[in-house]
Amino acid sequence: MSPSTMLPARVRDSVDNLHGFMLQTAGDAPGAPAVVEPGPGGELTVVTYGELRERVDEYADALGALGLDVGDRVILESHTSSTAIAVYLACCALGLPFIPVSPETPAKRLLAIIDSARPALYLQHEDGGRDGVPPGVGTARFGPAGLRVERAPEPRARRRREVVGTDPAYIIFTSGTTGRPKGVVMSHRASTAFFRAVHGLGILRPGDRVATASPLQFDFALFDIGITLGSGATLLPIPRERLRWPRRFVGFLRDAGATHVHGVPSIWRPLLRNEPDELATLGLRGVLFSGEQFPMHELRQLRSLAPGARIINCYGPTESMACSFTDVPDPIPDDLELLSIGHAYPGAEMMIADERGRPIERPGVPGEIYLRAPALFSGYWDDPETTARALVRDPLNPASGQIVLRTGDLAHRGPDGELYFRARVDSQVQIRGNRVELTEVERRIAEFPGVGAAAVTVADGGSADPVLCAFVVGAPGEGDPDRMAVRAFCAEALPDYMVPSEIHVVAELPLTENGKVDRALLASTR
Ligand SMILES: Nc1ncnc2c1ncn2[C@@H]1O[C@H](COS(=O)(=O)NC(=O)C[C@H](N)c2ccccc2)[C@@H](O)[C@H]1O
Repeated sequence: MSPSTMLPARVRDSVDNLHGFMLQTAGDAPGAPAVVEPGPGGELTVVTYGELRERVDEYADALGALGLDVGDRVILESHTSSTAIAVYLACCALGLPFIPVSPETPAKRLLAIIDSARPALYLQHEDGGRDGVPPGVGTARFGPAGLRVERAPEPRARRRREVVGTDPAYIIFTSGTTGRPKGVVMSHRASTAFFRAVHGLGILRPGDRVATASPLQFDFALFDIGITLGSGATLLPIPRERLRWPRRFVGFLRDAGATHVHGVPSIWRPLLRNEPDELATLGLRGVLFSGEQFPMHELRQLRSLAPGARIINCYGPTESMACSFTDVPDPIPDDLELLSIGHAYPGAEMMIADERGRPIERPGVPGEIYLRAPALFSGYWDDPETTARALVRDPLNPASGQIVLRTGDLAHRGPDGELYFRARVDSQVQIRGNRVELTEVERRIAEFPGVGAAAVTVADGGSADPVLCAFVVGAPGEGDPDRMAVRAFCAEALPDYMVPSEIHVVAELPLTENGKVDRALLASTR
């Protein structure tokens, strides 16, 4: 890095910064492959850790020359790539909070994020198609040739020279339920503390090749980047268009020599349905999933197609990046209905408490998950009220001033002391005065032979009780499930107020841009 952007040595060495954490392999083994991705002609190219560090330094010099201050936000519109990672790490080195957005982000939503975050700079790829970035925001394009500034950021006073560990490293804007985007602010110290703790679980090692399926604006992608580079392994960003074509998806995994695949459960549905035999020949060593429950029927199928692979159920909200990493049993017991989310990663602890914050120790009794950990988010961007509801005093020891995270998730403790995820607190509904967890109905339907996956929503029943609507997808190779049989199957095990009034057979479940089942869309398309 040139002197103009060199952080004072004492800062870089002493402070926990994601830049130093993710580039340590560039020092130990600069020739090791960091990223493998399609080149301009589509052929797979390798970017080594040494080359990545050079790219980071180039971008840091170019960004440093724009006169931005520590804390000024930079929005990057990109898919996951070595260039996007280089921009991300350059922002980290300069203390510029990094806000990833996807090229698929609708203009209206992007403008809402810009309006909230008031970024200094908007960066997109050389041939990105975004225009209409409001005045007052600098714009630039990046590519293998470096950074090209189109509109310089507004001049500003530079008040800070040091990047400190509690400074924001990134801000992930999630689609808050109110429609106003919610910015989850994560500091360098929280993020590096998280990765250092998770590193001890031995999920990855140098030589592993991790195919990552999440879009950059989802913190699952930032997790994959951090855990892969932090382990000296190699990241294989799956081209977005390949995710929709099972044969090309498997082809990419094979050509890139993937040993691990990380993604939400839904990335597997088309593969399990259309290319099970191809999948079985890949010899995957590891699968890590997160974001929502993996339908048991599909998980059993994946388990059988990846014998010996370590399958990890990773649970946690963006506000802590994750809470726990639990191995899926091999084999999966026939009578297993609920996956464990185990115990928190080393150096963190999950507890469950009732609505008044009183701890629940009795097995089987549901309560809200609280997380005690050094790796908690700093708060929601520009939203102290919502922050105060999530970052609360430790209910067991309020006098201490220790802040813990209320996850908004319900779980119960099993006889083995492990936690079992049940539902989002806000996904419970009252039906005829009874509390219903939609995920419990989904699990029952997903057990019906011939059902691949199910989603249950409530449609507004007007003045009457909300109406339970189920959407089911047939299992691979099976025809459409018989709706009346599904309903009868529910009635055998669930109280009548939990039996869906409507059952719709659909070819596939709609997904959000992060790949989760889009329940809001289902509820509106009744
Ligand atoms: N393994 C699960 N079983 C069941 N419900 C789940 C699970 N993982 C989340 N969830 C749900 O999804 C919510 C979090 O949603 S989120 O904020 O968009 N974040 C994510 O989904 C990804 C998460 N931050 C992450 C990123 C990278 C690595 C691991 C984990 C949780 O609060 C749970 O309700």
